[in-house]
Amino acid sequence: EEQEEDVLRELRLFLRNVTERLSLDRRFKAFTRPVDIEEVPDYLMVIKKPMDLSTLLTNIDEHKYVTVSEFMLDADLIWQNALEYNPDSDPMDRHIRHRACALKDTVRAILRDELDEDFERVCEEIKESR
Ligand SMILES: COC(=O)N1C[C@@H]2C[C@@H]3O[C@]2(Cc2nccnc23)C1
Repeated sequence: EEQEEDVLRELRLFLRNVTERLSLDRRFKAFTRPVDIEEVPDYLMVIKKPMDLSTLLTNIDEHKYVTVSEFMLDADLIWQNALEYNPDSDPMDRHIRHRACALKDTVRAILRDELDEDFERVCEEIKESR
């Protein structure tokens, strides 16, 4: 009903705000756009579910997420993929893994500080009812 659409509209506003703040953080520049397959031809042989911050925003606008948990599954792909594709001890791999871990910790800290657990519970109820 209308109240449910109000809740989902508020969810999208919250998720857009979080995603845009991450995109503005210079540490996360490598995560803002899809990895360029022309530059990295083997990327899709290693990473089965590519994800990036611009794709998160598109998904939000396409109403893909009804709960924060669904959003988190995709947001977690960004840093998980970076750890998987860049496992070596060379400085470049270590650099992007450090930023991937910073992304993981930053997303969790934002949600711990800014997401009301009652709000997420209402979103989960809407999801179960559909
Ligand atoms: C989230 O970003 C990444 O996982 N990567 C991995 C790729 C390997 C390395 O860095 C990336 C882009 C790139 N392009 C050209 C040459 N080498 C690289 C970014």
